[in-house]
Amino acid sequence: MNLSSFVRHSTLSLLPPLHSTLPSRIDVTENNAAAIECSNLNYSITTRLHQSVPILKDCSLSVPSGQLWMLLGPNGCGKSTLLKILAGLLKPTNGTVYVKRPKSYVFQNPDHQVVMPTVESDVAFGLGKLNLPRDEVKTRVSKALDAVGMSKYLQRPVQTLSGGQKQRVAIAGALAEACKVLLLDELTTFLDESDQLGVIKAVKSSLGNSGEVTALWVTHRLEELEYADGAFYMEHGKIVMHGDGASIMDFIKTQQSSYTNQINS
Ligand SMILES: Nc1ncnc2c1ncn2[C@@H]1O[C@H](COP(=O)(O)OP(=O)(O)OP(=O)(O)O)[C@@H](O)[C@H]1O
Repeated sequence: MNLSSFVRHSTLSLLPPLHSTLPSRIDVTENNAAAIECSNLNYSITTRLHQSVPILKDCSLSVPSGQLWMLLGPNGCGKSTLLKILAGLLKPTNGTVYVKRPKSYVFQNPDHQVVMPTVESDVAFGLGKLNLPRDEVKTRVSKALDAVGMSKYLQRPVQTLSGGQKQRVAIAGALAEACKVLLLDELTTFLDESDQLGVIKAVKSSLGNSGEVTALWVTHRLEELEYADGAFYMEHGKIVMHGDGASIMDFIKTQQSSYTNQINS
């Protein structure tokens, strides 16, 4: 199940559903080449003392349709905040955002979104609102599970799945709803190496070759860059670099060694 379905049935109901009811409150310019695009995005919070604290500063990014891009940066630099703005869960202070729809936000902790008793019922859950014929639901569930390599788990109780398998079921839920954009927030944080690899491969395979599905993946793990078509690196609320995975990896390693040298000097 993805967030758009879940929020209506959980303690997270303060959050708005993602697909259908997002207000068109932000300037939106359709750009066929990009599935995700934002420009000069700022986000500030106001403290109890009525001071404005900037969290995001002039962030601009563009992710081409059909690609997997990653968003990296140190703790607290603003990655999740940016992703939540793209998902429509937070409203930017100013700037423009375009994200192709339907879009889906998948949480870091799989237990927050895989909640139905079986894999089949969980993936099908979000389709309830679409009033589809039974056969269509079955076909969509089966295709989505196939895309994430979970077909043989159809009847499995969800509580018997590993963390990585639950993440793949959550992604399948989004795919079953024909999501065009997956916004994935540190999915592999709680996973061991094999589950981590399984989830990345599932995302890659769900993108397929059609160019229809696009993903933005927030991560701390440098080794995951190998699977990215491109990446953004953030610091202190700003996107300071973007490029292919290898150049972002080199950039981060250089940053890390310069911090280490500073500490040791
Ligand atoms: N509602 C809020 N009130 C106060 N500060 C906030 C709020 N939301 C975010 N922040 C602050 O904004 C900054 C960015 O937070 P965010 O969660 O986006 O960072 P992140 O890069 O995703 O961090 P991490 O890698 O640790 O998950 C942090 O300093 C955080 O404490």
